[in-house]
Amino acid sequence: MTVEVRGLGVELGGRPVLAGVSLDAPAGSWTAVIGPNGAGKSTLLRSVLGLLPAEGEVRVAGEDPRTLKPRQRARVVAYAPQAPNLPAGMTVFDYTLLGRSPYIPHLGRESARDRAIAGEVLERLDLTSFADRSLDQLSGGERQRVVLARALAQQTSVLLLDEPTSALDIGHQQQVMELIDRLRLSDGLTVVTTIHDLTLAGQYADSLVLLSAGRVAADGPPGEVLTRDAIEEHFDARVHVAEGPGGRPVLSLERP
Ligand SMILES: Nc1ncnc2c1ncn2[C@@H]1O[C@H](COP(=O)(O)OP(=O)(O)OP(=O)(O)O)[C@@H](O)[C@H]1O
Repeated sequence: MTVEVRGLGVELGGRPVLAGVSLDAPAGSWTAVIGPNGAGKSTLLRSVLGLLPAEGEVRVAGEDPRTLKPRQRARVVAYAPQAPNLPAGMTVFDYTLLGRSPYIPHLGRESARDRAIAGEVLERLDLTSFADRSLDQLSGGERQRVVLARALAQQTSVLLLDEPTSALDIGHQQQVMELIDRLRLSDGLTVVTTIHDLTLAGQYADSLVLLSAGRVAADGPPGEVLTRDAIEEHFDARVHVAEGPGGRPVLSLERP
């Protein structure tokens, strides 16, 4: 397994937020972590990275990221947080180039290759025309793609993405999901993403993990996890589940 989590438990503010969470993501797979607001999805990603204290076992590409120095960790796993603090005044290009910092020697400068990688990533995300724009002059969706650009510039074999499409229009949602999928297929990337759009999750992920109140309520292929009953029980929503392309589930809301 490239990402392996066993019995993960996290307490925040004296309250258990995750308990007994396990997850297995084989090399080259796409796992989507779904669940209602407050279920613990972001906490799961952050504790896998070691950004929060957690009990239990975590292995990412054979290493426990919690024991690695930030620079070492950034060569193993890239993380795109949901709402990062972006340094005001920095350009889109320079921010993307930060993704190359784990490869730049201390007191050294970025190489021509680092700049070329940053440029390529921006091009793939439709951001070339924004390269010289300051981060505080972007729309929410543009900002979200820039955060993904920085993560992709790290060129790690594992990507952890927190809600990568939440601020994107439908065209950019498709573009970002397709890009991640192409990278997964061409470079064997292992992707773990939280995502609210259940149909999108079902279209792209091999496997879903449904978190509810800090525990794994269900996991497995999209067709097994995205059932009408499970959505009603854990999201308190009435949906119709139809069979979509490739037999994958497509959900639509049913008005009561
Ligand atoms: N620093 C903190 N101290 C106390 N409780 C916290 C802290 N951070 C998060 N929580 C709580 O932990 C729970 C899980 O939060 P988390 O952000 O992981 O949920 P989520 O599933 O990602 O939610 P959403 O879908 O709304 O983004 C929530 O109930 C939240 O209020």
